[in-house]
Amino acid sequence: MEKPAAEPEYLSGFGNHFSSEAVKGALPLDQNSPLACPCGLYAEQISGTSFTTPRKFNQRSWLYRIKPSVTHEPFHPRLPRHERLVSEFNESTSSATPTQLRWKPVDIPESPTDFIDGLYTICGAGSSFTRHGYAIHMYAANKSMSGCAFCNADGDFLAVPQKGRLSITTECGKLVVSPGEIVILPQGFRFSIDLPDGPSRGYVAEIFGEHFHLPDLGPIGANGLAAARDFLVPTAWFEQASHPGYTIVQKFGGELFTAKQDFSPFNVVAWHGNYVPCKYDLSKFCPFNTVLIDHGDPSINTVLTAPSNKPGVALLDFVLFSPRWLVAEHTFRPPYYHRNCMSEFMGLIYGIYEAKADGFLPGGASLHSCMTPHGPDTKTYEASIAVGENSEPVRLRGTMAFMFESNLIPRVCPWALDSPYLDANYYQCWIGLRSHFSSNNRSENGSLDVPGTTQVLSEEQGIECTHTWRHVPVIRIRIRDFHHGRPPHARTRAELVLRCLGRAPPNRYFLCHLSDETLKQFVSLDIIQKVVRPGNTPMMPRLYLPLGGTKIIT
Ligand SMILES: O=C(O)Cc1cc(O)ccc1O
Ligand SMILES: [Fe+2]
Repeated sequence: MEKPAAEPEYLSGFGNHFSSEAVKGALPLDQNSPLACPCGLYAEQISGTSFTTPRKFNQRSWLYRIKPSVTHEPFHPRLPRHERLVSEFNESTSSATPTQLRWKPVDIPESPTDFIDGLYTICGAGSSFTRHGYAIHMYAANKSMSGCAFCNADGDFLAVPQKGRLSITTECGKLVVSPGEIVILPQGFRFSIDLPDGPSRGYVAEIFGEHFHLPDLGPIGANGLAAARDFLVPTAWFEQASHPGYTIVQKFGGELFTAKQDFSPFNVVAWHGNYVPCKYDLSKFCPFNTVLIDHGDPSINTVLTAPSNKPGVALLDFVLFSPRWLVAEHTFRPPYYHRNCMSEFMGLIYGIYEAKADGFLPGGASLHSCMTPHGPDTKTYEASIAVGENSEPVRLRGTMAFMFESNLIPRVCPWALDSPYLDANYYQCWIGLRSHFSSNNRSENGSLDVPGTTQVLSEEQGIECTHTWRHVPVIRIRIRDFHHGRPPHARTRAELVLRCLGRAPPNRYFLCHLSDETLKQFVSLDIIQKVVRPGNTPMMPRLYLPLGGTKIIT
């Protein structure tokens, strides 16, 4: 059941000092803590950094509320225990594995499950107690939180809804966050999440002891990537009615505690400061990329970064793979094969990710830890090579993938490793990658490009299927150069052995000019991948032949 969630009003900016009042005059103007605050409110500070953090990084807000947040009964462990939240990653909570991991999207639970109960940790590193590290969680829920607010004492949440909107009431006001948007819920803020669309699913990165910043732009200049003004911050909103039995659920060291109070924690009538929740619409991201050759490192797509204490090394980057033009020439356009000293957790909000033709589904996830090799699957590799040198600019549409990338090596929670959604065959997506090596491949671009004076000739019209190699037909083609109908030039005779993958996209192309008759032979053998009759070569059609594993026998 889809309920409209009215868009609240927002303030705009990232890292600003904001002010908001739901009642005119409720915000003290000349000082933070007057003896008597306007409207009889209590002043309360929430610090997001130590008091002495340098001004440039210091974050705090002042909340003016009907009753201070301390007005509650003692905390007790929440029962039954939440079994799947972790904030300290060690041998007793999680394990280390270099294996490439991928998960299918989880089903939405059938039993009533709110955001708190639907949240579960996948992996992480470090500890919320030592204020260094992170946790990556996912959630699947179907029910709004009711009569309770969540407060995370451990770290900041960056939530990425993939299915269903989150209608979030915070102490600073309301945010409605749709799939395709992200939300930051800083450490210590109380919030309650309604699910106006019912079934909801998404990802959460939690960082300990740090906050997200906009990345420096370096040589990009003053504009580009995520713009500060596209971040939206709530405006003050409060509820006054008494609320007996209201529960604060506090995550503290990965454990949940509850405390009762008789009023809503959303009783902040006015506030000001730079420590605030905010949301960001990922479609506003202004991507930069290569415009000539090669594939840029994904750091160019950093939306937000949480630094470590080493310059240029992130505790956790939030990196986006959004719709854009791919224009690089003479370039393998998908992500390169790589091993990274950083660790990469990926999620897909919608569409298809450019490195995975199959198996990486919206709502699913993958984890490639420190130095674990990964890259495009076989299908993606073959399809990219099949496009060949003359690839036109391509518009990537309808896709939104992201990466949480960290310097700290994640340990994985047992339920994530034992999950029925774990894709046990993930490694298979690379197993089909075959050798294209040829020591005789003399052309500088790795393909043999024979100009228009070559024709396929042989006793058997040039083609002979001699045997198979690993279930792939090996086709023998005799090629002789000829010059405008004159007899073949004896010295340049060559015989190629081509390995063809049936209908699968070929990896390399041999370009030659053929008569229509020879062409028909190739078509009937089903090895033609692409035939082009360019307008400027009226004489003969061009035939692109797969040239994987070519051996030239002279
Ligand atoms: O592994 C991935 O798919 C993420 C990624 C994308 C890219 O374009 C380059 C490097 C990289 O790690
Ligand atoms: Fe990667």
